[in-house]
Amino acid sequence: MNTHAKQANPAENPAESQAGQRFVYQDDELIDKPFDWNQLRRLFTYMKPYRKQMLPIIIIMMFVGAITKLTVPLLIRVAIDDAITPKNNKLLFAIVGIMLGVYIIQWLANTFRIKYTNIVGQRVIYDLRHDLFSHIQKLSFRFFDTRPAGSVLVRVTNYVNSLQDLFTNGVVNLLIDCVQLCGIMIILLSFNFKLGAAIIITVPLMFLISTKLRLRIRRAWQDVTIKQSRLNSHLNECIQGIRVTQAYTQEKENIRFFNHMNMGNRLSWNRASMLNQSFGPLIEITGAIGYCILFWYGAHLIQTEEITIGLLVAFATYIGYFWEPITRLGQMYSQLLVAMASSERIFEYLDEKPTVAELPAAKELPSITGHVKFENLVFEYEPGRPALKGINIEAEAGQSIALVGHTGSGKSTIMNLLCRFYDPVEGRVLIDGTDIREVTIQSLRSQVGIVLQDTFIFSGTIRDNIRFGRLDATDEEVEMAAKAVHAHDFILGLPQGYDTEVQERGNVLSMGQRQLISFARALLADPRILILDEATASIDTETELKIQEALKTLLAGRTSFIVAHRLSTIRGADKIIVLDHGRVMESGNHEELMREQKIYYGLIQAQYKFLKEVG
Ligand SMILES: Nc1ncnc2c1ncn2[C@@H]1O[C@H](COP(=O)(O)OP(=O)(O)OP(=O)(O)O)[C@@H](O)[C@H]1O
Repeated sequence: MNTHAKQANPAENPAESQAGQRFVYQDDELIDKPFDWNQLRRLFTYMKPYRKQMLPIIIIMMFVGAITKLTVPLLIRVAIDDAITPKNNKLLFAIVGIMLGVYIIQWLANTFRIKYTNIVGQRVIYDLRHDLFSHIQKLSFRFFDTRPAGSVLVRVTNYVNSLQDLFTNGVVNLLIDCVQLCGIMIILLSFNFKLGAAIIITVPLMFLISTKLRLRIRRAWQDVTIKQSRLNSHLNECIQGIRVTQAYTQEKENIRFFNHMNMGNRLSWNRASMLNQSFGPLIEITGAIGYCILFWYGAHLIQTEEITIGLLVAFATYIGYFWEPITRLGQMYSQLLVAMASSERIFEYLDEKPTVAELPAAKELPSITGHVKFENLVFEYEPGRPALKGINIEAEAGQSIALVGHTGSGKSTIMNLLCRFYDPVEGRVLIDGTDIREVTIQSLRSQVGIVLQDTFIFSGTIRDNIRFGRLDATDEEVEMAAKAVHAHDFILGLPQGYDTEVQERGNVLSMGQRQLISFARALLADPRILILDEATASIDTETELKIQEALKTLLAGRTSFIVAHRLSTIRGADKIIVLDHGRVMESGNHEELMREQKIYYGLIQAQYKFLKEVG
């Protein structure tokens, strides 16, 4: 397999170089390999569950439809040669009656076939989308670090949708066309071998054309999927960052870049569909050659009385049928290429393994007391750039540990390792003496609560958002949690209280309110270990005092890790860990560190000076 990552390279296109100065997207890999039968086989395994119930009906209906269609020219031949020419009206009447019956059967067969293929197709699409979404839910942080959200969105929506045609019409049409094609060839050759062979000789011409165009069409469709993915990434980023965009009045710049991407998308579609369309006319020309052969050679055979006029007309009708499936096979081939390009991208994500994987022998972490030990932790997000360089921290059960240090010193990273969002490169994290890699992720995370810097509010009611901490919590428990963190009053002040609907990211709530909600959520989960990652950063002083009080209750009896920039909030911590460039520089309580007059002392002094200056 020859794969290479392709980036939006501004140098390739001057317009892009101007518009693309701000945005650079890592494109999907351009997968460049011959038609992958294994992949097609894998795609079709999604039809397996329906193999016994609906597929037999579809196949029977398909055969009935194809056979009835092939019967009509036979009837035409009999009508011309045995009824019209000898003026046998009785026979003609009977043939017309039979033809009518054949058409009705054909219509019924097609109706049922379409109905069931639609059902199977929709179910396959549902199953595939379900698998992809469930799989993505389980992937580790490292996966999301390197993929724009848009590239995930486009897979679950557009790429899965683009398989719809293949599963609803494509596969069955392919079978029908193959049956029809073989049937016609057999009929033509058995009616008159010489004339049949002379016409069928044009078939290799069609396959020659298709092979020539095949690779170009495939590349063109891959390019379309890449452009769509890029467009989605940009769209997603623009919507997420709309506030910053408007604050810096960068709308025009965004529109310019979007237009440019939109244009790229349009052009790649145009190119791909033009290549597609070139298939049709080429096949029509080959079809015309077939007719020329038929009438030229056919007329000769009629003169030598080798064939009848009825047979010539039947041949002409069959040729009409003959080119129809070939044209459709050409279209089907492009459809298959689109499906291949999309499924490559889908399977690429389905094959991603979570980097934080559970051991097959992982056991349940029993109810913990909350003793935590970080032992010689080394970690890097990217190879060669260590974010942690040998961390040793120990927290007794029930202790509160504060992590301080300059931005980028590794505070959040340590917490990420405690939750096992990532695994360390070296060293281990022990909870109650057990390496957290030996236990199930669910049993670990259910006992470690976290309030992240970026508090995420889901669309739903306030009550649902708090209940996210523990889905089986009663309404009373939800309200008790909210009361404990002083969120109850502001919630009651909202139009529908706890039943107020908030949109994704909680846009109707202030930053402080969002944090209070996430506090209540964490409290409801009632974890033995609680991580507060700069959770108090955007709460005003009055609320902060309330929170401090609530936190005392919240933290009582739990091991807690507090990552905070505002040093005033962590004075009472049992242990303060000072980090710098991924190393522990100091450790002790507030008084001890102040006496040492080193980094922590310096940080306190700096903050004090700053507060005095701004105050
Ligand atoms: N997802 C990531 N991918 C790559 N590097 C990362 C990622 N997250 C953090 N880093 C890097 O790891 C280092 C430690 O980051 P970390 O977020 O732990 O710092 P922090 O002390 O919590 O900073 P802050 O106080 O600003 O939140 C930084 O150099 C940062 O650039």
